[in-house]
Parts: sequence; C-alpha cells; structure tokens
Amino acid sequence: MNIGAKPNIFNEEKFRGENKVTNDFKAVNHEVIPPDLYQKLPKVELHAHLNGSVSPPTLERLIAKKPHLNIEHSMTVISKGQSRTLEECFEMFKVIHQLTNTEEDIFEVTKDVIKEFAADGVKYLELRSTPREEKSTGLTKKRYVETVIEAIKQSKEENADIEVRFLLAIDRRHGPAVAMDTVKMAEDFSLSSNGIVVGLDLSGDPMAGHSKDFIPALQRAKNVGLKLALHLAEVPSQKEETELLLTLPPDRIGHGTFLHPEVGGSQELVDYVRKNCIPLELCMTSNVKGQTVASYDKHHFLYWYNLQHPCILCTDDKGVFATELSTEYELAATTFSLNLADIWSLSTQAIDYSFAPSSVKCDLRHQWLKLKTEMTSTLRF
Ligand SMILES: CC(C)=CCNc1ncnc2c1ncn2[C@@H]1O[C@H](COP(=O)(O)O)[C@@H](O)[C@H]1O
Ligand SMILES: [Zn+2]
Repeated sequence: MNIGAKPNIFNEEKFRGENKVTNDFKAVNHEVIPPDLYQKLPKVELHAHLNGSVSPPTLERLIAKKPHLNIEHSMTVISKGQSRTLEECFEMFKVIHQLTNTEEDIFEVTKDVIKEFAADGVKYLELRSTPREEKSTGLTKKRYVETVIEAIKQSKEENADIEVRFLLAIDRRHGPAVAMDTVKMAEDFSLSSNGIVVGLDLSGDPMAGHSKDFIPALQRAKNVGLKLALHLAEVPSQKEETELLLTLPPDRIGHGTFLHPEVGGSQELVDYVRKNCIPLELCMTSNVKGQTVASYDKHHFLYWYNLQHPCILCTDDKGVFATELSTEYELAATTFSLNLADIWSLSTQAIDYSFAPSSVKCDLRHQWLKLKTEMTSTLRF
C-alpha cells in the first residue's frame, strides 16, 4: 500500500483511541507503540552474514581467547552515529575472520548468532557464510560448512524457538573457479544436510571481479534447483553487471540500492525486477553506516515500498553495524511513518520470500496467527 493510505488489518483502534502518550509508549504516526513491540513482533531474517553478525559479547570472548592478535573491540563494530567507507567495512571482516579461524570458533559463533536472533523475536533465519579454509588451524572449507550445519542442528535439538537455513556464499574476490567449487559444495550439502543448505549468496567487495565471470557457476546452481540471493547494484555505475545478473534471474536481490533511475539505475531495470517480482532484501543501517545511502529518510525502501514491490527488512551484519532486526523494523516504522498494520504485514510477507519449503512456511504462518492473537490481547485491543 502507498504510505499515507493506512489499512487497519492489525485493528489498532484501541491505540488510536488513547490520546495520552506515557513514558512507556512511543507515538508513531499518531499510534501508540509499546516499546518492546518490535522485539515481540515475529520476524523473518533473510540476509545475515555469519561473521558480520557476531555480537559484542561473543567477540569479547574470542578476543580474550586470542590476546596475541591485539584486536580491540572498536576494530569490529561501527557504533551509533558512526560510518565507514566500504573499504573500511571490508577490512573489519578480515579482523573478525582472524578471531574465527577454528572449527570451535565457527561452532560457537553460529550457536550464539542463532540464539541472539531468536531472542530478538526472529522465528526463521537464513544465515549465509563463505566457506573458509585456514591453513594455520587445519580448518577446511568442507569442515567449515559441516560445522555451521552441526551448530544449526544442535540449536534445533536444544529447542531454540527458531528455524534456520543456510546459504553458501561466493566471495567475488575469490574469482570464478572458487565460485564453481562453492556451487558444487552447495549441491552436495543440499543433498546431505537434511534440507538445511538451500542455496547460494553472491557477496564480497562489489568492485571486485565482474559479474560475467560468475554467471556459469550461478547458472549451474539454478539448474540444480538451488536458490540464489545475489548482492546486486550495491554500489553505483554497475548497470551492465546488474543487467547480466538479473537475466538469471536471481530469487532475491541483496540491497539493489542503485537500481532505480533517480540514483543512476534505469526504468528498464526497475521494470524487469517488478515484472519478475524479485524481492529486495533491504538493510537500512548497513547502507547508511556503509555510506551507500546518505541518510535513513533517503533509503530506497521508500521507492520500492511505494511501488508495492516485495521488500524484506534485514540486518546484513548485525554485529558490525550494531543493530538487531527489531531495530531495523523500528527504524523503517519511524522513518517512513508505518503503522502497526504495515509493520505486521511486512513481517508476514517475508515468510513468502524465504527459501523454506512450503511445510515450514505454512507452520510459520500459523505461528504468526497465534502470536497475533496473543499480542492483540496483551496490547488490550
Ligand atoms: C562493506 C559493507 C557496507 C558491508 C555490507 N554489505 C556487504 N556487501 C557485500 N558482502 C558483504 C557485505 N557484508 C558482508 N559481506 C560478506 O560477508 C563476509 C562476512 O561473513 P562470512 O565470513 O561470509 O560469514 C564478508 O567478508 C563479505 O564477503
Ligand atoms: Zn550483505
């Protein structure tokens, strides 16, 4: 729906009727929003890089375990109000990788990240990560992937209130041969992981390599039924590269910051994305702190949302960008004056755009319905 025209499916009459705003409640768009609403809201996270999602407490533990590295916490996180260039952000991932260079570290960070998303009200999570080999510790790419899968399985066995899937990431900096190996690995694991590995991500420095080099690997992935979530138009002036990746077409687009004509993209690109109904994974804090978007109110969420195009709010790297998925929902709501019904429908629609099998989607929709009833009574509608 267009911002301005507010439907009332979340039945927020009670809120509208209350004129006073207490210290505990915030007014957004003339509604009164309880402070923990965004955390309680059931959510779907579809764009989270494992190593970028490691939280301060986990990093503190890893730093303490490896004092010889002389890593300070400020080297791994961009605090509120701060920003960095893309190059600086990518340097931060290198620092984090030094801290997560053993099987044990990968297991620990995966378990912690899952726990933290669950505590933030995320009911379905798609984690993505680049299989990494570390000669110094004997970590192999195969063991890396197996370890993430083991951590996901163990979280489930421990009854974490969250369903988790895994996308293997292709880092553009590593070139087409590694990309093809990653696709083959994803193929193998999609058969042996009990449905945990569902697809691939294309990420890494958007200025590295050229999209055309990755088309054969990505095409192969598509041919064998793996899903594709591709970072696309994350930086300006990549129209030709973007066009090429869109012809696959991907199942979801990461960022898509520079697709539309106002920012140097084109109407043709927008029309193509709309015609193929390719959902956009939008990460507001990441884009502002990474300086590809000037400010929250200039975020391309507004452009696509007003076109009624599928938009999914995501964190990207909740550790590095010091955010949570609930914070991203709150940011979108306050920046673009979304009401409760808009927020609820954003979080519900994200279920449709996940790579989960239909049985899981169906179960999530039931959970949403149940939680809506519970939240409605808590909020005294
Ligand atoms: C620089 C910046 C603003 C980052 C946000 N946007 C991103 N764009 C492209 N690739 C990314 C981004 N954030 C994380 N990644 C990828 O995810 C990796 C970290 O997670 P992992 O090791 O794959 O588990 C990074 O090394 C990088 O390859
Ligand atoms: Zn990303």
